[in-house]
Amino acid sequence: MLVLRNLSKTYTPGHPVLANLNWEFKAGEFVAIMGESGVGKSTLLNLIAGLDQPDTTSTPPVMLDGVAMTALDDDAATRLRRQKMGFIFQAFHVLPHLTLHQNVALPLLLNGMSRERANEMLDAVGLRGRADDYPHQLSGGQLQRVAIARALVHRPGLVLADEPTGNLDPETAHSILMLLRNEIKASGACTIMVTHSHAAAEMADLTLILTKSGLQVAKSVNPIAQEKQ
Ligand SMILES: Nc1ncnc2c1ncn2[C@@H]1O[C@H](COP(=O)(O)OP(=O)(O)OP(=O)(O)O)[C@@H](O)[C@H]1O
Repeated sequence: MLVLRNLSKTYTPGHPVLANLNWEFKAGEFVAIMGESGVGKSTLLNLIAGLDQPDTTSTPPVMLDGVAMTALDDDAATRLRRQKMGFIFQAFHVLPHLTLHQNVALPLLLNGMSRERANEMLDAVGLRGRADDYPHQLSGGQLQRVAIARALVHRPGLVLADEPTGNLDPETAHSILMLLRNEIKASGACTIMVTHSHAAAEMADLTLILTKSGLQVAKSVNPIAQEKQ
């Protein structure tokens, strides 16, 4: 569903951050990406999302469901992102002036879809009855639940998560990751999660390590993920 071919990104000429990355992500797969600080994990997610432009290559470096992301103009890229992607990123944080229902319904509104599923998703993430509350009334873990509900509400084929449990205590982090895993498995979305946490990566089907030489498999199947299937 998502194919990377010779994906490169250079900010400073002669010093590429990413050089010739190749990978094929499959529908329904939950993949964790780990790697040293500064190796380019967030850059990779931004390139996949079309929020940043890769270096020019002869073949399309990012293909999503057969569409070359780099061939799209800004409007088309925005539309594709809205329809096909869900984000659990700091940059797309829960909006403080909207209620929880309005936050979760936002992708539905932007895609011209019925807002009914927003309540369903709030129920699914354990926030039934909190629809009219505002983000400041929630704990960090509850806010991440809202972010997960919003990322999945419009049934995107691809979910991108950057450190989704970065500032949560281990117990809350575990329950959030279980929830994320259950929800993406129910929806069949391919999920790519960047994390420094081994405990978080163990919830994924597959862990990839990003190094200067590219993406490599850390473990073919993570034991926790296998147990939960
Ligand atoms: N907009 C930019 N302009 C110039 N350099 C950048 C830009 N964005 C990122 N970089 C550089 O690219 C490299 C990779 O950054 P990136 O944030 O992708 O790493 P990371 O693996 O996600 O790091 P961390 O684990 O610390 O979050 C770093 O050297 C960073 O300074």
